[in-house]
Amino acid sequence: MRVEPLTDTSFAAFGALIRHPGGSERHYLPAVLATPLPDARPALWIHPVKPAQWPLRIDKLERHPHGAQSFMPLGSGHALVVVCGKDAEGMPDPKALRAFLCPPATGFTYHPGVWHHGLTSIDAAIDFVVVMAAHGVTGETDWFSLPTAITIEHRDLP
Ligand SMILES: NC(=O)N[C@@H](O)C(=O)O
Repeated sequence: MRVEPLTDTSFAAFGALIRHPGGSERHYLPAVLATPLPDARPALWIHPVKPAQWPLRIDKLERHPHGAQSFMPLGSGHALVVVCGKDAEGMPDPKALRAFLCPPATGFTYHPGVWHHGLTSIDAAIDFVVVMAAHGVTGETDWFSLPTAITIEHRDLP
């Protein structure tokens, strides 16, 4: 499947990009802690992201219905962000799978409930700071196995 450049517009249905627009003003990121739960609190951890083994096999998706989840790289390198649109029942629609190439020094936020594949990198292992609106009870993550795995080849990159 084709891998698209990650831009504010192309990713808008799934989340938002994290990068400073320039200047010295604070640039708040309201999407980062979006949650439908009044008692959610921010959780933060470091997520080591492994480089993709090509072809990359996409067979399992996850979502976090109760809070947004954001990733900000601690190093440089390109990450591969794979998300999936939903069917009428809110489950992943394999025809709506999208893959994006995240440029270096750019983070991103998944909106609450967005189906996504575990983050992989293109170049080398990258540590990401993860911030998630969490409430610490069960149901933080839903999993879905795709009926047919989808593969991404290195040649599919933009
Ligand atoms: N996306 C990813 O790599 N993992 C996260 O969704 C997570 O919950 O750790």
